[in-house]
Amino acid sequence: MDIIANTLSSTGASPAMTHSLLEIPDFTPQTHAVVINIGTLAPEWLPCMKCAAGIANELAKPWVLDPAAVGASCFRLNACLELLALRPTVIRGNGSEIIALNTGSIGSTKGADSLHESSDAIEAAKSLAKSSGSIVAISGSIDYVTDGHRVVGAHNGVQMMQKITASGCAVSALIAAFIAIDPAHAFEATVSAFAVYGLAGEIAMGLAKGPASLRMHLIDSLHSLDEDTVINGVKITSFS
Ligand SMILES: Nc1ncnc2c1ncn2[C@@H]1O[C@H](COP(=O)(O)OP(=O)(O)OP(=O)(O)O)[C@@H](O)[C@H]1O
Ligand SMILES: Cc1ncsc1CCO
Ligand SMILES: [Mg+2]
Repeated sequence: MDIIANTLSSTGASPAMTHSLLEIPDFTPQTHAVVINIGTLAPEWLPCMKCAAGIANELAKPWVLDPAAVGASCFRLNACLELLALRPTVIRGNGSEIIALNTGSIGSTKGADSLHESSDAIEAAKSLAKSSGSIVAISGSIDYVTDGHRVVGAHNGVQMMQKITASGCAVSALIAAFIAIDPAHAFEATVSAFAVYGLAGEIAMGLAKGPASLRMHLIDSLHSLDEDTVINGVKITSFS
């Protein structure tokens, strides 16, 4: 929650973290986008998540699903399948998470970390995008985004970002913030969020001594990015 909220604030978005059923009906209409992240899922949280997704859908607000560690337990997998039925705008996971979600089976993961390269999950992502109707975004050395037909990659980022817990969760939230700015172009917003986040990571790596200082400099560099740096620094290619 810390890194997600600070990633959003430093970029100019306005985060609010909630998981009580008592307030989700009041909170959700105030948002421009919703992120549902199952990182620390407990049974009583699932109805809250479904409630938020349902209200987002009723109000035509975009929402992003982060299926954190979905391949690690049946409880997480079944929760994600219920959330998938509510049709997220974007699903963002690491390679193992996207593969688990697409096959509907657990086991092929290293807990919350990925056993797979992002490229291993491209076909699973395309299939998941077609079956779910969502845009599917895979993080990794190259971040891939697909709607089941197009595949676009963002090449920015540094390997040490994997060593910052919840850096993937943070980019899921950044994707939601970017879509909130331009909901009609959710695919492009998703690719842009990945590229901008990775670029901020590259700049931060120049100042960092390890994962803890990278985390700090990543938030600082997101805050100070300007248009020229972004336009000159993002590396985006189309794969199909
Ligand atoms: N090998 C790599 N090279 C460059 N960037 C990477 C690499 N691996 C991951 N990243 C970047 O690190 C960030 C987190 O991605 P990762 O795939 O580790 O997410 P995750 O496993 O869901 O993380 P978490 O669950 O801790 O939030 C993304 O922005 C991604 O682009
Ligand atoms: C460490 C950890 N545990 C559950 S999810 C997570 C990292 C964010 O996906
Ligand atoms: Mg994750």
